[in-house]
Amino acid sequence: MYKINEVFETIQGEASFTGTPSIFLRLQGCPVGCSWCDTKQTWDVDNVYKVSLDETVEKKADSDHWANASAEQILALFQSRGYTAKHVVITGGEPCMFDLNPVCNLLHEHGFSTQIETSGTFEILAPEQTWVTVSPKINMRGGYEVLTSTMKRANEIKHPVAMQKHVEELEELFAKTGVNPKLVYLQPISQKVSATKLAIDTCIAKNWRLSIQVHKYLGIS
Ligand SMILES: C[S@@+](CC[C@H](N)C(=O)[O-])C[C@H]1O[C@@H](n2cnc3c(N)ncnc32)[C@H](O)[C@@H]1O
Ligand SMILES: Nc1nc2[nH]cc(C(=O)O)c2c(=O)[nH]1
Ligand code: SF4
Ligand SMILES: [Mg+2]
Repeated sequence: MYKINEVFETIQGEASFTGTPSIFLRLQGCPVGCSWCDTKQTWDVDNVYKVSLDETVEKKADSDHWANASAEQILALFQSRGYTAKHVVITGGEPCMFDLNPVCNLLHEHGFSTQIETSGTFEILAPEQTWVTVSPKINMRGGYEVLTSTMKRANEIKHPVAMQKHVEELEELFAKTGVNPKLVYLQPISQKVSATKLAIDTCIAKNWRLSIQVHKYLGIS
């Protein structure tokens, strides 16, 4: 069973798949503790907030309500909602606290492509074809470490930045893990002007890429 915070169809607003119509599957639970996390409502799994799957799909605002669903129920939900997107982004919370093989395999069998958004602090249990976006979380409050195995598995790295220190920590992580990723995105934290300037200047200096959270500028989910 997966713990579902919300399901919605929108445009992927971050990194390589920006602009791609996507179904977002947001899973509940994350112990990593990033102070600037934009989805804090997914951190705790409280039984008081357990609801039916329909109630997690029909959310009008962020909430810590969640529902249990199997891979089959998730597929049936996508089909019954009449979604047209064929790309599924599994995010959270921290989705890699779950074994994502069953849901990804089932979705692949039904013609969907899959992508995972992860902090890199849990082993990734997902098929080869799944696109993995690792957003490595360094020195966060929860005390979790980025695993070398997740850095190696990543198809792209997407690093939120607001200070020069964040850039240095990323380069130290590359050196420590011996991973030299082909696709590195910097994502300004919370659309701040100074963070955006830092990201632009660093991307040009290092020939990395810029990921702005397009959905936030558009005011869509
Ligand atoms: C909310 S996280 C959920 C998935 C997973 N826990 C992770 O951190 O990758 C999804 C993406 O949003 C990024 N993110 C979270 N809060 C942000 C913020 N305030 N500004 C920019 N990016 C943010 C994360 O780094 C991650 O790339
Ligand atoms: N449009 C849109 N694109 C996104 N890309 C990553 C997201 C996330 O919360 O993981 C996200 C999100 O919440 N909305
Ligand atoms: S790892 Fe992801 S979901 Fe967890 S606190 Fe950090 S940004 Fe938020
Ligand atoms: Mg988001």
